[in-house]
Amino acid sequence: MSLVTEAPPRRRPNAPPMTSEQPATPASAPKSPADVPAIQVQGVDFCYGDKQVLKNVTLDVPTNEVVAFIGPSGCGKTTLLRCFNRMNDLVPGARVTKGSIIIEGANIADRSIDPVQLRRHVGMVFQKYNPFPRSIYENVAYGPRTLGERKKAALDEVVEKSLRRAALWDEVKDRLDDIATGLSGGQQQRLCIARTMAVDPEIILMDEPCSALDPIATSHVEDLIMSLREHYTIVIVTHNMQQATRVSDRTAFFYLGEMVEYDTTRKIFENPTHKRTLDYISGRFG
Ligand SMILES: Nc1ncnc2c1ncn2[C@@H]1O[C@H](COP(=O)(O)OP(=O)(O)OP(=O)(O)O)[C@@H](O)[C@H]1O
Repeated sequence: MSLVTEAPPRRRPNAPPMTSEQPATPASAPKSPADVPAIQVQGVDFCYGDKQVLKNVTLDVPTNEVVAFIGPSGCGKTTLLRCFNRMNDLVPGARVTKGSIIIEGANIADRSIDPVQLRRHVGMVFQKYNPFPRSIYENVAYGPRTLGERKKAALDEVVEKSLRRAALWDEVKDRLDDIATGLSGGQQQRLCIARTMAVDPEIILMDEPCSALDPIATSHVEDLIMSLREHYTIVIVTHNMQQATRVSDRTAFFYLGEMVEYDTTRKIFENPTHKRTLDYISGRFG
């Protein structure tokens, strides 16, 4: 069964398949064009039971960019984010009722897509940092170990690489066996980002990743987000307008389940097309 439904795959050559079957694209296949978006949302409606919370949303998330979702509480930002790794599958009655979401060239609703594999490709960082009550090392090694990596040297390597990418290595390298929950809040959130990166995703979803952090820890995580775009495509939900302007390349503004406007972050914040966007970013509601 083909992984590809509507566009050529845009994946790292060594990325594991999202299907539970063999990869559809042979290793020798030509590389896909760089301009294929990492995520394509095409006319998506979404409902919790009878309640429709997303209406005809269409947007592309370009590869290796940071895209921010903004909008007043309850407008559907988190719901859309959670569609990208099918986390909403876990909510009874929750479903996409129209449209499609294409990731790396595959329609993620396709029966051949394994949600567990999908979540390896599309990692998630939550609002409240949630390390396991185990050592710093074990938190990062957990994912690769679950995927079958048993060699100590390989695990050591992935732990160091992930902690370095999360800009945490220098702060924890001498205490990797300490319990993770003893770190500061900002360090715990960066540890959770390292844990996400340890299974080598291509896309990282962040749901208000700094809302539980103080300004200094927030600034560390924002610096990290900006540095990560070199390796990952990132979608971030934020209520913090300054944060959206600092970290994102593009911003989508949502209101009552509709995407009102999507453009470069500079355009959205300096010269939005829609009055409702202007009213929101200037604090007139929300
Ligand atoms: N599990 C659920 N069951 C039923 N309705 C839900 C569920 N989760 C969210 N909703 C509803 O869907 C709508 C969109 O919620 P969502 O969390 O996506 O909005 P949001 O824009 O992320 O809000 P916030 O900024 O407050 O996090 C809201 O009306 C919310 O009450």
